[in-house]
Amino acid sequence: MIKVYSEIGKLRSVLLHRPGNELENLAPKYLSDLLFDDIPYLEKAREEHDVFAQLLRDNGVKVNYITHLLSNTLKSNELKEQFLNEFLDLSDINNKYIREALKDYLLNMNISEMIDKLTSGIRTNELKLKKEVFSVKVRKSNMDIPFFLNPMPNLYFQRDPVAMIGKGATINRMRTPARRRESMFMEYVLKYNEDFKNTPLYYDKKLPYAIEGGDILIFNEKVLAVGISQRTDPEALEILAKKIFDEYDDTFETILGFLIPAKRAYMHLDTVFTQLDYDKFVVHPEMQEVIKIFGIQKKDHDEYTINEEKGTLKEILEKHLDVDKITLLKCGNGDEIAAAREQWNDGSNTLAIEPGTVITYDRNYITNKELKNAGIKVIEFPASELSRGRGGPRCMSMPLIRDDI
Ligand SMILES: NC(=[NH2+])NCCC[C@H](N)C(=O)O
Repeated sequence: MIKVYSEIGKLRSVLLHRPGNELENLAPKYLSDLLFDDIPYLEKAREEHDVFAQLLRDNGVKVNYITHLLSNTLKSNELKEQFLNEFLDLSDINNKYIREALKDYLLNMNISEMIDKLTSGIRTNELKLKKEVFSVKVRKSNMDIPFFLNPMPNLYFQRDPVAMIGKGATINRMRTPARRRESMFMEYVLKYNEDFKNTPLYYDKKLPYAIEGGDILIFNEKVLAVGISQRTDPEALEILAKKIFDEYDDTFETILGFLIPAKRAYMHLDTVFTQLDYDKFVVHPEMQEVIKIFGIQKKDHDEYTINEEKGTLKEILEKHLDVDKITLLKCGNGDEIAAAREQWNDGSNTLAIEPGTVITYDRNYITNKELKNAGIKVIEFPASELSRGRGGPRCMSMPLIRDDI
């Protein structure tokens, strides 16, 4: 079951990925292609991640690991092979000999080994092909990325590839090839796992427009906010609106498109803006000046109105959340350098586990102090390694069930 009608309702069940060998397959020459700026130290990253997961459990949240859910889903050989075929298609493995060798290799593993291999990546020197392949030979001699299957280092950012909204989910088309295959993992769980099988799907990764979960915020059961950003196209919002308003008739009536600058530091809306409590948000100070907001509002069947929202960010939030006074707390306490530094390390990427209680990285101590001064309960944990992937507690988690607020 999926039930997520807010950003702050008591969190009951969440999706995570524990970082694995995919991080050991990062190397400087192709780091930026794989959307990393630095290489986390795996052992420490795992320790930090385990602390995060334990904090969630200690607060009554069920932690589900995506790789476990997937291996419990791909039980039949038929489904396992179907998954692998699609994975190879998305990885552009079209050469017959390479495909054959990969399939032989992977289908002979048990399902958890296979999933671990797919996430870690498979190097070109790891497999013997039956026949020498010209393209492989050429590429090996001058290869930018020495893999048949690239590693999936961004998998620990479970927020992005599939997003739970209301009673349904979007299977996202990720902006770059580096992350496209990630969406398949939860997609298969939602389609074929007994516990999730009837989940309405509000977006399909085969659609031509990109949308990523870090851009999707759920204000309440009526209003969604979606960043139009480096990672999300406005066309995707139109498709989402149609699905949610008409086809599946979920409770939402308004989708607010937040236009944010298309740059790496801001990549998703949740890197500059997250909700802490009924009436409190943390924002990157620059965002208030740069943002434009367009609303899509449900009208009659198959019809909606579009308007540019007037007023400041605070006023727009007060109107749509139906709260008298919204407080916007500033990342880095508004200091230019502290704000930029702490935002870069995901100071404004908080995960609310109930209204007024959030999980954050301890390194963003200036922002954390500001939140505490405003009466927010802040649960901090160390993340020197996890933060190198440019994502925080919200990016690393995807809520499956929250209590209503
Ligand atoms: N929801 C988020 N802000 N996710 C952050 C993802 C970071 C990841 N390295 C990427 O570039 O895609």
